[in-house]
Amino acid sequence: MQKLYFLGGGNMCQAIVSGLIKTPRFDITVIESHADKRQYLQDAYGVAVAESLPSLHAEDVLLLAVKPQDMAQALSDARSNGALILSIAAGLDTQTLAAMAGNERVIRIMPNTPAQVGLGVAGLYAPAHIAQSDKDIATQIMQSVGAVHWLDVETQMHAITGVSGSGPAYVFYLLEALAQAAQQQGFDVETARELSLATFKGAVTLAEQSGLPFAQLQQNVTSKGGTTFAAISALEAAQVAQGIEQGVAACVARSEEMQQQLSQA
Ligand SMILES: NC(=O)C1=CN([C@@H]2O[C@H](COP(=O)(O)OP(=O)(O)OC[C@H]3O[C@@H](n4cnc5c(N)ncnc54)[C@H](OP(=O)(O)O)[C@@H]3O)[C@@H](O)[C@H]2O)C=CC1
Ligand SMILES: O=C(O)[C@@H]1CCC=N1
Repeated sequence: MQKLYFLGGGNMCQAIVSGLIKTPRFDITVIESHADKRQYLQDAYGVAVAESLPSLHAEDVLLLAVKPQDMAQALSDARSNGALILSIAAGLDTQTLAAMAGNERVIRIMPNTPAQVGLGVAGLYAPAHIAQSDKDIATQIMQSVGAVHWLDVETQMHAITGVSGSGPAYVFYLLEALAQAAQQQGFDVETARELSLATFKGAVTLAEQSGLPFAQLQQNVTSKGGTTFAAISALEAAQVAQGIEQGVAACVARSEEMQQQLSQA
C-alpha cells in the first residue's frame, strides 16, 4: 500500500483522514507534535502516528497540514527525497513550498472542514510539470471527502479560499445569527438550534434538487407585500449581501498578503 504521511494532525488533517480511512487505499501515518492529539488520532481513526517525519521515498505522499506560518520550520529538516507533496496551507504558493521542501513535486489543495462528513469541496492546483498520475493521487484523496475542482491558474487559490475554504465559517456565522434571532423571538436554545439547522438544510437541499437559480428560489418564498418581503427589505437595508461580498474580498486579500509575506520569509 502507498504510504501517505500527514505533517500536522489538527482539524483539517482529521477531517481528511476520517474520509480516507473508509477506503483503505493508503498506509497513513500522521506526524503531530502534541502527544494528546497523537493518542486521539490513533484511537479515533486507527492511523499510525509519530512525533517526527521519517526519511521518505519517491513513491510516498506527504500531505502538509501545519499552519502556513509553521511550514518553513516544519520542513526545515524534512527529507522528502522526491516524494509527492500535497499542501493544504493557505497563502503558500507552490514555488515557495518547493523551495522550503527542496522538492518541485508539489500540488496545492484548498479543502474545507465539511470534509469531516464527506461533504467537503476542494480546489486543487498543480504546476505544468506535475505528472497526471500525481494529479490523480491528489484527486483520489480529496474525492474521498467530497467534491474536487482543479484550478487552471494558481492565483485562483486565493479566490477559492475566499469562497469555499473559509466559506463554512460564514455559514456557521449565519446559522449562529439565525439561532440568536430565534432566541430573541422566545425559543429556547435547543429549539432555536433545531429550527435554524433544519431551515438551512432544507433550503440547501431544495436548491440542490430543484436546480433553480438562488434568486428564483428566494422569489418563491416571497409574496408581494408579505412577511418575507419585509424580512428581505430589512436585510437589504442592513446591506447583508454587501457584507458577505466584503468578507470574501477580505479573505482573498489576506490570502494574497500571506503569500507575499511567506514567500519573502
Ligand atoms: N481549518 C480549516 O478550515 C482549513 C485549514 N486549511 C489549512 O490547513 C492547515 C492546517 O490547519 P488546521 O488543521 O486548522 O490547523 P491545526 O492547528 O488544527 O493543526 C496543525 C497541527 O500541526 C501541529 N504542528 C505544527 N508544527 C508541527 C510539526 N513541525 N510537526 C508536527 N506537527 C506540527 C500543530 O501543533 P501546534 O498547535 O502546537 O502548532 C497542530 O496540532 C493550515 O495550513 C490551514 O491554512 C485549509 C483549509 C481549511
Ligand atoms: O483561516 C484560515 O487561514 C484557514 C484557511 C482556510 C480556512 N481556514
